[in-house]
Amino acid sequence: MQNSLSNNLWKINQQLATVCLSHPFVQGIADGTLPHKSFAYYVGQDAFFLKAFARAYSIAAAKSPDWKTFELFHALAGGVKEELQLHQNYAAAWGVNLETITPGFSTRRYTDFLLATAWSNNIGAIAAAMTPCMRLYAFLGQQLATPEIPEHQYSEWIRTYSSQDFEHLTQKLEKVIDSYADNTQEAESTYCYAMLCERDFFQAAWEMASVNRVEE
Ligand SMILES: Cc1ncc(CO)c(N)n1
Repeated sequence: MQNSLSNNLWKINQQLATVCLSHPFVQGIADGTLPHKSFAYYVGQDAFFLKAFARAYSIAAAKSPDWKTFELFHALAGGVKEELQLHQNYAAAWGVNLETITPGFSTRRYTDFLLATAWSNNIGAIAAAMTPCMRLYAFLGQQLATPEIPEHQYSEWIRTYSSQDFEHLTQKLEKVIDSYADNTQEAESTYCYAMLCERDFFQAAWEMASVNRVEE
């Protein structure tokens, strides 16, 4: 919806969305040239991230004032479980052991923020913290799938996030913002903080390709 709070929050963060789209990590996925080392690190970190993300959805489910919203968050957590299955497949293909992942700095900062928000806020604020993750990836997926999904080693990533399923889940979460979040400075800064975490998540994975970081 054009004038909705969720749409306004997204529009305010257009510049950050563009920064993510043109980030060398994302462009490397777009044209298939992203170094394996970088993608392998990302897959491991993302599996850790997604587990926290699913837990945050479940906390939101428990806090939901009505059953319909409970079911929605439960379904969203189910969507993350499917995404994690995809990561299991990637991990097997890319030689990453998901059982022994330790979170890097940017990963931990993002998951700590999400879980702290989930435990201490209402579902409107929780949705404001969690929507950038969905809307940004839907945006990136759809951009990278235009005019068509390229065929290379990262096609599956683009297919997942450009899918109608992912767009639908994103819109459902945005509706929670529109129904339950207050249009405040806090909602805006929460949304923006998550966008910054997203950018740094790509940056950390990108640096993996060139620098030997302590997390390695
Ligand atoms: C860090 C991050 N943000 C968003 C998504 C999309 O679910 C993801 N898999 N990982």
